[in-house]
Amino acid sequence: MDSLVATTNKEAEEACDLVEIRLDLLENPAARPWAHLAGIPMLFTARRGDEGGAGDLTAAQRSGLLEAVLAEAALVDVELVSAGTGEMAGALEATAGQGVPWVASWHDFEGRADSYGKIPAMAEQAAAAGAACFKAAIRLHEMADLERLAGLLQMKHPLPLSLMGMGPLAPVSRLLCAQYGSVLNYGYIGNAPTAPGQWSARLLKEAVGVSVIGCGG
Ligand SMILES: O=C1C[C@@](O)(C(=O)O)C[C@@H](O)[C@@H]1O
Repeated sequence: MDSLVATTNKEAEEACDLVEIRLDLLENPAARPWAHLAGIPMLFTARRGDEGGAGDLTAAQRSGLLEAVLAEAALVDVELVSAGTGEMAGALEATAGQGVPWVASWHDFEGRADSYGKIPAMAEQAAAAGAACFKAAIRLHEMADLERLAGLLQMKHPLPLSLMGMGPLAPVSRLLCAQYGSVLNYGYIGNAPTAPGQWSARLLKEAVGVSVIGCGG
């Protein structure tokens, strides 16, 4: 929150193509503490508690937060699990009604060995639910996990994937995934990462900018 308020429009614009506003992390979203970033495309997220969100918000609270910002959203983020249970159906209908695309997301903070194998089916499920993109963040444990993650980007999927690692191998994974075609590569603005191992957005953009993009395809 402090980071968001302290980041100027110019700093954010230079560091990011799209700014994610984590509504679940804000003390008073109704005050629109992102208003000074007007002009930069916004992705709004109201994360579930069991996928790293703050405050254990109910589905009704998360839907309300997202519906309130649809008019200024370029994109919204809804967990694939929530889309699957139908608990966010109202928010997704409103999103479609406003023509705002959505990202289906999924997080594995433990880094379970079977997570990589589940991603193709989850991407299919996300596409069937109407998402524009499927995003997965997984905690990485060993070098082979980098290959598993980037390997997924070499497979055919029905929609674009945004993949990233978390933990000590996160920085290298995020650059590698960008190189292999991952869309939506996340960094933080200000001084507070929102996931373990995030680059600052400024550094990530600079690193991606000097990397060869489109490897393996
Ligand atoms: O889902 C994601 C990705 C993320 O968890 C990361 O690992 O950088 C950061 C979150 O804010 C975002 O919503």
